[in-house]
Amino acid sequence: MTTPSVRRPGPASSRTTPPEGAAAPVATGPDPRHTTERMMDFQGCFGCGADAADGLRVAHRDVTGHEVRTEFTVREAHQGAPGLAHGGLLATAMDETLGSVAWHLGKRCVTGRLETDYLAPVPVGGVLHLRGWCTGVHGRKVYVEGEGRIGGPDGPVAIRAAGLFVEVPEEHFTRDRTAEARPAAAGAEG
Ligand SMILES: CCCCCCCCCCCCCCCC(=O)SCCNC(=O)CCNC(=O)[C@H](O)C(C)(C)COP(=O)(O)OP(=O)(O)OC[C@H]1O[C@@H](n2cnc3c(N)ncnc32)[C@H](O)[C@@H]1OP(=O)(O)O
Repeated sequence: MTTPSVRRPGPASSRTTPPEGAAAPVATGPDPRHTTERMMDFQGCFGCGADAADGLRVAHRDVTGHEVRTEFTVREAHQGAPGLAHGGLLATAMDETLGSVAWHLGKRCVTGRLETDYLAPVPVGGVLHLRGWCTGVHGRKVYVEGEGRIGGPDGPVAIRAAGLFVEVPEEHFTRDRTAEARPAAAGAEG
């Protein structure tokens, strides 16, 4: 008896598929006006920063048009099950890659939605080769898809993703949010 194959429609849902009338991406490169003094040379990013001790240190390798290529070397600190990468961290590496696509379109963006499909486990010590590309732009919304392959750019696909990135004003990164982060006062309704 043959087992019917599982239908995998891919990660892109209606919320990460460009709507009718979306524009084709135009790669202009990151806009230097979008970098604040605090963000300039910031190395604390969990995704790519050199100062984030157990961070992913996703290495940005290449940009061609609106396609970005990165690499993520899975270390012991990134384990979920013994010897295997944690799925949430693979999604983070993908977030880093897809987000970078949006920035290379000259847009100051944050992740609004990220969808992932996991197709194969990624071993500790393995290198995940990630690729992201833009599928369309609609108003403030940037639609991006990507995949991660094990061992090399032509290796087996381990993860696929689709994301929606939303353009934000500079204030998104500069606003003081410390008061919002404090626990609500005891007895306060909310
Ligand atoms: C020189 C420079 C060097 C640069 C060097 C380059 C490398 C640089 C690499 C960076 C790579 C970073 C990669 C990590 C990026 C993070 O990890 S960012 C951190 C995680 N994300 C966040 O914290 C975002 C938190 N969320 C928010 O702040 C707000 O919800 C948002 C996303 C800004 C949207 O809020 P808003 O501005 O009030 O806008 P809103 O009207 O709600 O939404 C705008 C549109 O988006 C849609 N939308 C929003 N959210 C969703 C959703 N979840 N699903 C579907 N639709 C949505 C809305 O429906 C709306 O659509 P339209 O009505 O326009 O058709």
